[in-house]
Amino acid sequence: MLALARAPFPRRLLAAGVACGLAALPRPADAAAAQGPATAPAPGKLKLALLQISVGSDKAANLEHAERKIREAAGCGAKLICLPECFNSPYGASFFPAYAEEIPETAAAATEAAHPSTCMLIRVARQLGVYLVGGSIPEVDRATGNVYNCNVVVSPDGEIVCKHRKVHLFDIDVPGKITFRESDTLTAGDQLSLFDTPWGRVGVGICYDIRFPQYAHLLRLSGAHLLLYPGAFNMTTGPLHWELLARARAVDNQAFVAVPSPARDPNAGYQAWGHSSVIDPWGKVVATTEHEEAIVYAEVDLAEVDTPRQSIPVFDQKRDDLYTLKWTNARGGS
Ligand SMILES: NC(=O)CCC(=O)C(=O)O
Repeated sequence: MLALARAPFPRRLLAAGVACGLAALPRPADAAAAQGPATAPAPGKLKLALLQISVGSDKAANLEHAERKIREAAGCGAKLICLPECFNSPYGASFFPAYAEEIPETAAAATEAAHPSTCMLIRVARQLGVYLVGGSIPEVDRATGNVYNCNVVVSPDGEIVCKHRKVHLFDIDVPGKITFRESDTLTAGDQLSLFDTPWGRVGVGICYDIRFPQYAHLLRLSGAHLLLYPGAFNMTTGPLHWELLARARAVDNQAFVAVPSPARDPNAGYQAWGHSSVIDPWGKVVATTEHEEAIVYAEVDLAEVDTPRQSIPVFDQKRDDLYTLKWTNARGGS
């Protein structure tokens, strides 16, 4: 039996095909198998904070600003504090390589010179005794030269408990509105990412990852109570899709969903939609904001996932035996 509360369960679960940013995405059969060993910690109450912060072009200033806001949120009692996507750099394909730094696998390997952003998270998480979700930063793997959009999570004892490299790169072309190609400079990750806290299991994606219900489904199958998607939607898709997708993932998976965004900067090349929000497992928005700098707080009881899961037991009722696309013709051939 695996003991998971506050433990860096990812490595222990590697053999079971469930990981915290360390294993390849399980195939569907593996995902079903993952339900067994993925015994999640009993869910409970926590105060969550989403830091909707302004991010500029000065990396050191971005880190200082993030640290100030983390301290403010911790001072208000938040225990799980989440930064947005790209909290240390502007969001743009050309910026990623320039701002990228390595992210070590363990806190013991972190150095201020090589890993300034991770070191800040480790130092502050330890001092304040909080979980810090480092939304995302551009990460370079020096061995391959690959650059990733990566979220690192640090526990209150300063350990790295999750590293999520964005799995679905944001490559879209909406003529006359927005063209964006993360794949010009980024490499996609290939891992399903979760971490455990004393209040329940948290599944992690980054921004565009929220558009893929299959990924969220695997997080739920792996025992997630809360799905966290640091993101930076834009002014074209944000108004229609940001809240809709967050609520959809909450209802699909009967899980809490939290979506921290950067604040909007009217002078930036890429303008973030903002509207950081927390959604409950019924799909209700329980905390939100507009587009300016703000801290969104939510007191949530992750045990509340139990009611919709028992009342509307879609995960017991789904017909995995039918959900395979087969070519058929109208006359009944196969
Ligand atoms: N940073 C992102 O992945 C942006 C995703 C987005 O805006 C979308 O519409 O999807």
